[in-house]
Amino acid sequence: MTQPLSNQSAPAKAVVVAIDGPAASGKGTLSQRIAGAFGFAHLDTGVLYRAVGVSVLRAGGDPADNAAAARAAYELHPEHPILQEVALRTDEAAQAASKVAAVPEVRAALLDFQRRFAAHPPGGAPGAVLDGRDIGTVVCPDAQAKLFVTASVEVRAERRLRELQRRGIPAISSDVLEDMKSRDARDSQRAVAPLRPAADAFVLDTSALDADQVFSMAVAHIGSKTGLKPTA
Ligand SMILES: Nc1ncnc2c1ncn2[C@@H]1O[C@H](COP(=O)(O)OP(=O)(O)O)[C@@H](O)[C@H]1O
Ligand SMILES: Nc1ccn([C@@H]2O[C@H](COP(=O)(O)OP(=O)(O)O)[C@@H](O)[C@H]2O)c(=O)n1
Repeated sequence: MTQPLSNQSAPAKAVVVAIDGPAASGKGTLSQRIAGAFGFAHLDTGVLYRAVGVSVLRAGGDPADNAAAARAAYELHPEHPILQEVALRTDEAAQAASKVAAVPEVRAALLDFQRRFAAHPPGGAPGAVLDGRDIGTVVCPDAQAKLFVTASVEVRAERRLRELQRRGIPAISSDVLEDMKSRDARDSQRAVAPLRPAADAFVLDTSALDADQVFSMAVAHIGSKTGLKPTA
């Protein structure tokens, strides 16, 4: 009879929750609450694309220029101070983000960092929640639970407008709505990793749901997929 080499078991594989959806659908709000409730680490992947877009603008470049966008993506690293800047929240940053996000080299450059975060969540957390556009389809296709959070474009624009006003960032209602529509179109129609629900995602339309209702439904779905219950 063969003896086991060691009685130490391998470290448990991190649980991954993928949360995708269009702009201002409530991905970030939900992801933070899920991460807090299950003791998981959270990565807002949109921040990475926003940082690349803003870096290109600051260097005087055009976010739609593949070479400039790819250069900025390769220079981004997890400790880069730009990742903490409030300037990433503006409409201008969002527009630049969705332009660099269509560049295949940019997506490839950011992929490793996202996958490492999912496989080895910081702080030894037992799991990770990643939110973005392509988490369930491309970044973590094996995620144990996948949610696709959406809402009507008018509801999302209204939510984003109120958020910008709360943050003290000047914004005009019609501009915010236009930003949502143009990003929805660019994000859904690009050739690489377009915005769409994974075949096995739970699609949650939050147009008429408050954040608490969305959270409860997400917890129930994650529980049904992983057997886990919130710890906090
Ligand atoms: N279900 C909800 N009902 C109402 N407002 C919401 C809901 N979910 C999120 N919000 C608010 O909408 C805005 C955008 O949410 P956020 O989580 O940042 O979206 P995303 O990460 O998808 O861009 C925030 O101000 C947030 O507080
Ligand atoms: N995983 C991701 C995350 C963001 N993005 C891009 O980055 C832009 C900004 O993403 P975000 O999540 O910060 O945007 P909001 O939903 O917060 O408005 C999006 O419009 C996408 O073009 C992406 O392509 N893939």
